Amino acid sequence: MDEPVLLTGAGGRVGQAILRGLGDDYDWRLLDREPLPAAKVPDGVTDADRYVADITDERALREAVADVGAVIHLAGDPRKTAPWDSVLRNNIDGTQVVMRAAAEAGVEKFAFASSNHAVGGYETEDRTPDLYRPENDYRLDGSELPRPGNLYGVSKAAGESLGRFYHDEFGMSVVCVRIGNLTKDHPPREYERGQAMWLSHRDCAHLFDRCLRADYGYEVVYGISNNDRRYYSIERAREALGYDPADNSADYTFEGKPKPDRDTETNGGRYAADSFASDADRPADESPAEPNFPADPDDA
Ligand SMILES: NC(=O)C1=CN([C@@H]2O[C@H](COP(=O)(O)OP(=O)(O)OC[C@H]3O[C@@H](n4cnc5c(N)ncnc54)[C@H](O)[C@@H]3O)[C@@H](O)[C@H]2O)C=CC1
Ligand SMILES: O=C1O[C@H](COP(=O)(O)O)[C@@H](O)[C@H](O)[C@H]1O
Repeated sequence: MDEPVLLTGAGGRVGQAILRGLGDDYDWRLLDREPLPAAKVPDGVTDADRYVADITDERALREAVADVGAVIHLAGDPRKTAPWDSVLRNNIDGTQVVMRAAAEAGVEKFAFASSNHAVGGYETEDRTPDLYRPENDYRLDGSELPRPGNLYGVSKAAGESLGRFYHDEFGMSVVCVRIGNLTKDHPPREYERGQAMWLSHRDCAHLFDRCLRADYGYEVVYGISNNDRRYYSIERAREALGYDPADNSADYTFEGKPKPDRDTETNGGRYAADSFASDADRPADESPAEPNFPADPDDA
């Protein structure tokens, strides 16, 4: 991808995992409604490439998408408990503004951060907790209808439909990534659901790198590492994108400690970068462990 890549929600957990893995590989444009501290910005990204704007601001988005080759759209309210007014504004209206601006500008590829919560309703009482264990063979593969388990999941299903519409109407390549549970350095501790859908930082960077490099039409894939506990199939991500995850939550104990024999070398060592080239003279890493979204649910 020679043209710039716009990353919305750049200051958040997923955005930072992507930038720490791919910071040197693309000509980035970074958009967030919060100004980005230097520690969150890869070398070479100038002030002119940084946009402080709300994704519902149509004019700002038209400016940000001009001449870009691809968009990775992460900005939104990530809380499964988010109130309707917040997901309506940030996740549905905001996503529509970003997708429309990209499609009308002729952007080639669009990667949308959907969620496991778009299909959380399939985790029925009779299926759980066995569903989250290696011996269970129940699978979701991305071809199933959305079945949200909360209003946040509804907003993600709406984003997937918006992507289908903008693909069909404008020919923009769209991939909806139903991200599982991103955590740094180890899977979610003592949490079976989290370990079934863990996405490591390096697999996250690798997956979105594939979204930028592969050719596709409209896809829905699961964004998880190659976890023994998984009940999401990653075959479509492998076939359509060339995704080849390195990590597996089974390489860690339930408490999150690495097992002695786990494979630490993967992807030829790529994406393992956990810092920007010049981190040595930067403020401490501010990659947030918690959502980078206002804690006050009334602050939509
Ligand atoms: N972290 C995870 O495990 C998962 C994340 N996701 C999705 O991935 C995306 C990123 O999630 P995280 O990085 O974890 O969230 P985060 O809360 O850490 O980061 C979101 C970023 O978007 C920005 N933002 C929020 N609303 C905005 C708006 N209206 N205009 C401009 N910027 C706005 C925030 O300032 C923040 O920097 C979200 O769409 C979330 O729903 C989906 C599944 C799992
Ligand atoms: O969409 C998301 O899902 C993950 C995992 O969900 P959880 O209910 O098992 O925590 C969540 O951690 C993340 O914040 C959210 O954006």
